[in-house]
Order: sequence, then C-alpha cells, then structure tokens
Amino acid sequence: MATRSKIPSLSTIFSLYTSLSAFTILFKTILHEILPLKIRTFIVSRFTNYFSSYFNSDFTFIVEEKCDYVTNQTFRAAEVYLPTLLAGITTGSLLVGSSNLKDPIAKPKYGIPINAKIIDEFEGIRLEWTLLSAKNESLYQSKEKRYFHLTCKKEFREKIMSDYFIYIAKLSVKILAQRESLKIHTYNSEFHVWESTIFQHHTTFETLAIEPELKNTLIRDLDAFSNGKDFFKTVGRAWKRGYLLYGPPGTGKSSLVAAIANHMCYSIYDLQLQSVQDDAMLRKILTYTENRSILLIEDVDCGGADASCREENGLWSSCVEERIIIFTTNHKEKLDPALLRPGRMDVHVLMNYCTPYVFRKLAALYLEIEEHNLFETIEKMIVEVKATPAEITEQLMVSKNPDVSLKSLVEFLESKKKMSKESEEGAEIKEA
Ligand SMILES: Nc1ncnc2c1ncn2[C@@H]1O[C@H](COP(=O)(O)OP(=O)(O)OP(=O)(O)O)[C@@H](O)[C@H]1O
Repeated sequence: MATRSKIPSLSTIFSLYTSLSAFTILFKTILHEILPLKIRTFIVSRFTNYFSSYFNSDFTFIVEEKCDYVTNQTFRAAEVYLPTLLAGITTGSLLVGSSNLKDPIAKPKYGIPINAKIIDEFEGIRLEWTLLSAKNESLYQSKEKRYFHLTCKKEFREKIMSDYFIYIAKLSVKILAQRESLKIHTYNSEFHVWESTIFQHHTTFETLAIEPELKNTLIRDLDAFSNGKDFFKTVGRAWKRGYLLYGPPGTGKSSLVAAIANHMCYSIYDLQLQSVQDDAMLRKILTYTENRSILLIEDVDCGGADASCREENGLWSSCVEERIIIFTTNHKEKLDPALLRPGRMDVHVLMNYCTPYVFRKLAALYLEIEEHNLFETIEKMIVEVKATPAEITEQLMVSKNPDVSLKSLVEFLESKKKMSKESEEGAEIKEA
C-alpha cells in the first residue's frame, strides 16, 4: 500500500508535463528574445563541448609530418613501423608496391593507405592509427600535408606518451637498418627541397679494389662509429664522423662513398656547395636531412671551401645525430687549410693510382681469374705507369676473354708509358 501511494496519478503526470512544456516554451522564447544570437551560439557550443568530452572516453594524438620545421621523428617512426601491422588488416583493399630495384621479383611491401584504420595493441591497450591528408593551398603552391591520428582510451594517454612512442621509435630504427633499398637525395636549390630517388650503386667493400689495410681500417672505423653512441656522449662530442677522400679522378672516391653507404645502410644527401648562398640557407638545408645518413659534398675544392668550413664549425651538430660527412676532392692542395686542421675531418683517405694488388683484385672481379701469364708483365708496368683503377677496368671490360682484355691492357699501359716519357722529354727540352 505504501509503495502504491508514492506512484503519481496520471492526472498529476499530465499537469506536470503541461507545466514543464509551458516552461520550456517560455524559456526558449526568453532565450530567443532577450539573448543575442552570438551569446546563444556560445552557450550552446559550451554545453555541447562539455557533454561530448564528458561522455567520450577517447583521446587522440595528432602526429604531423613536420615538427619545428624538421621531419617529425614520431611521424617517421610511425611511417616505418605501421606497414608491419598491415598484413592482418581487415579492409577490403590494401596499398602494395616494391621499390627494390635490385630484385624485380621481390615480394611487394604494404604501404599505409590514407583514411584506413590500423589497429595496434601495446601492453593490452588498443590503439587506432589513421593516416590523413589535407591540401594546404597557398598563393604560390599547393602542398599536401599528411598527419596521423592515434586514438586510445583517455586513461592510457600518459602510458602511450611515455612508453609507446619510444617503443615504435626503437623498432623503426631496427627496421630501417634492415631495409633493402637506400635513397640518394639531391638538393634542388630552385624549389628549396631535397629530391629523392633509390640509390642503386652496388659497390660494397667486397667489390671495391683497395689495399686490404685501408679496407680493414675503414671498416673498423665505421663500425666503431656506428657502435659509439655512448662514447660520443661521454666525451661530449656530436655523434658524427668526417671523411675526406682525395686523389686523382677515377681512383674510386665515389665508389668508396657507395661502399660506405651500403655498409652502414645509410642514405646519401648529395649537396653541391655552390648552390648554398649563406649560413642561414645551409642551416635550413641541413635541418631537413635525417639522421643515420651521409652528407656528401663532392669536389669541395670547386669554389665552396668557405661554406664547407662554415659547416664544419658545428652549426648543424646540435640538431642531428649519427651522421657521416664525406668531402671528396681531386686537389687536396687547393683546400682551405682550416678544413685540414686536426679535429676537422676525422679521417683523410688517399685514393691513389692502381697498385699490383688492386689490379689483381680488379682482374678477379671483372674476369674471374686469379692467375694469367700476362699478370707479371702488367704488375711491373703498373708500378712504373700511373694508371687509375677506372682506366684499368675499362680495358678489362674489352672482352670476357681474359687473353683479349689483358692484351688490350698491356697495349694501353705501353702507350701510356710512351706518352709520359715523351712529355717528360718535352719538359726537359723546355727547361734547357
Ligand atoms: N678502387 C676501385 N675499385 C673498383 N672499381 C673502381 C675503383 N676505382 C674506380 N673504379 C671504377 O671506375 C669507375 C669510376 O670511379 P669513381 O667514379 O669511383 O672514381 P672517382 O675517384 O670518384 O672519380 P672522380 O674524381 O672523377 O669523381 C667506377 O664506376 C668503377 O667502375
């Protein structure tokens, strides 16, 4: 009975509803008549925001492609890491492709499709990634802006911030170290951008003909650099290494750069110093390069020594890590002495004319032979005549038949010897 008496009668409910409706109409009228449109919109939006964030338990991180004008490393890590999750994705379609020019029948890799949701799980936390794209139209150009949304439950926000982003950054470094194709970036000074293409130079330390001591010293130096993060930190130096490769044209300086890139699995940024106008421009160009890469400045003697010295002054060391800089020159004697001072370029490498060892290595590579009855003659001539490895390889490629190509090489060396003798005699006559 007591329970029954608490239930309101139908007439009470009806009269309550009527008075409530009347109040709502009256309130709406007051709102419309008294409050201006701007204030009404403001009140409504504040209510909407409050209730939507109260009921929505999700949190979204926005990861843009650029951060403080440089490549956002979190974006880069996501770009490298997410394709590893795509094999199990349950969308109706997937982006696939292969950039492996060395192996045309290589299995294609997954790419990240725009707008597709990619689900990840980290320590039991469900995460949802989406790659988005927006067009940024300006007066002069239309640029595509890409960014990721990473959504998780609000309560995991701190965990994701402190652990998950570091986890994917570490994984991406590992993945990049195993990638099969490197890139070469060339600076386009007209549009102020680095243009990239697949790096196809197959030279390795195995196929580079250099003296064994030099090869072993270089490999040891590169490996020590690669494992030296803690050392560089302890001694308070930026984690970078500078190499100066010098020697006559055709002695393998560019081939050595390729061997270093392939050994380290680093991409190359090829910069023409002539296209750099001042320090500010150089700084900007360098901030758009990624770490674990080689900055290559070829023919540094050709009018850019000032800029190379500026660069050496360490202006970029603060913003990049794990970097190798390689300068090449055919004329070391023309370089600004400031660049050659101790502590500037860490390693100076002379790439010189062909030696008997280098010749044998080239014969093994190009003709697949270890011995031949012309070897002794050729070795003797190589000691007397200055011939570059590039000149020797040209002769070795004359024919697949070793008898033919080695004979051609002997003739080439004989004519070179004759020419140098004639020019020496000419010089003596002039002096007389
Ligand atoms: N040490 C070497 N081992 C194997 N091949 C070599 C070597 N040196 C030169 N070559 C061959 O000669 C070609 C030209 O050499 P490379 O471009 O590396 O010389 P370089 O010293 O960089 O010349 P430049 O100063 O003109 O740029 C290479 O593509 C390669 O085929």
